[in-house]
Amino acid sequence: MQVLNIDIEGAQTASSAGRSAPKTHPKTHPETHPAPEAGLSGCAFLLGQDFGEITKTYTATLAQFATCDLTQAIPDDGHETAPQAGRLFGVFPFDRTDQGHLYRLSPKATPAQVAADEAVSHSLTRLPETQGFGASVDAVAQKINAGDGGLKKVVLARSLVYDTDAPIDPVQVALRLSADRHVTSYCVPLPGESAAPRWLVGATPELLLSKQGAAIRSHPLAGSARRQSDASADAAVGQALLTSEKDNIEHRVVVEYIHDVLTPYCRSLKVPDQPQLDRTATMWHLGTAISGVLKEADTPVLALLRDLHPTPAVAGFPLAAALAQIDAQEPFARDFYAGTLGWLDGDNNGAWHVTLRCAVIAQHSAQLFAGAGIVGASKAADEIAETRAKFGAMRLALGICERL
Ligand SMILES: C=C(O[C@H]1C=CC=C(C(=O)O)[C@@H]1O)C(=O)O
Repeated sequence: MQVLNIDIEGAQTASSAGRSAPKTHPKTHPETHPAPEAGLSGCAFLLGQDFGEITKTYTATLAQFATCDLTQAIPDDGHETAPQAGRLFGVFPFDRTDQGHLYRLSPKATPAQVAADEAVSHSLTRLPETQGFGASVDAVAQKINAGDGGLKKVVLARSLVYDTDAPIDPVQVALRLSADRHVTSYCVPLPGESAAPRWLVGATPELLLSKQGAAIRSHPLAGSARRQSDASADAAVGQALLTSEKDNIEHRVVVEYIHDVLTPYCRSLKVPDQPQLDRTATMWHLGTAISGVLKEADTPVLALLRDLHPTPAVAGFPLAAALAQIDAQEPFARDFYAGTLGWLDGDNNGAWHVTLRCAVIAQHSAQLFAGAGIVGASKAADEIAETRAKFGAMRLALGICERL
């Protein structure tokens, strides 16, 4: 096993906020191209109930971390009672060949929540324009129907960039998002070239993988519908989702993929035949509660993540063909959107979520991301509406309320 020698304070060099800029995929190797210090020490970090200040940043790819001996990096504060004692927190991008970060935290009391301004003044850029996204959906659905390259599913995303008059407080946005008890909210500083960090802020409903001893769990989501304010209309929309053939196809692809990746690691693996209905405050989803027992309890959680990420809940199937479509159709870099974030400890345990329903916030701008799984039966108008609904929670937390 490789010894951890990638102790680089905030090493990401080539990342940008995405925007209309060329797609940038930093692929610098940490040992050959050490990057400048990005000064994340002292920055706030929030994941669910855990809040703290960053004291150290380690940077490498998921595959590199998965084969590193992380014992020197994991804080030896087992005597502490704070939930984050003895843990490293981390975030990895969508592209598994790009670098992610593991952070050590010093615990802090969570700040008080402040309400969003009701009408934040802003300008909006859509990437791509709504019609362009619809055209991509149609083009990909056609390829799937033609059986092109065995393509079964592609998750296509679009992005909204808001430039605001007033500065945005990323921690406050995350705290507002945490009012929904069905999601895990987060606020993660990202190293970059400028003095002020960019922040990845969001509230994810999807558990990629948790591991405690030999016990593992995954709760993939795929198949979505917007929640309704009227209770009976809301229940009807949920039931329609549960029986929708198109959404069940979209969902099954993800469940089968996770089953196939985890099976070689497991002594037993329970995968329900049918999905259940899961909810957030704004969305219904099809979800499947997968649980298993590992053959080897000391399998590092990062080794499992390295093999799982990205699942067809955010990429598609088969993976290489889906990634090629994403690259061809999306006019922005996903960077950390649709990646994974979570924590690990010295006993190889951890809990990692899919980085969804998020924005990259930099002072006066917020770039939001939302995607939808495309299968042969997908219709452009429905996928536009689904992604619009998925932007809802973040727009509300930012105080941006006009209809899209
Ligand atoms: C890709 C996203 O959602 C995924 C998770 C839940 C439901 C999904 C869907 O119905 O397409 C997506 O697979 C996103 O929110 O950006």
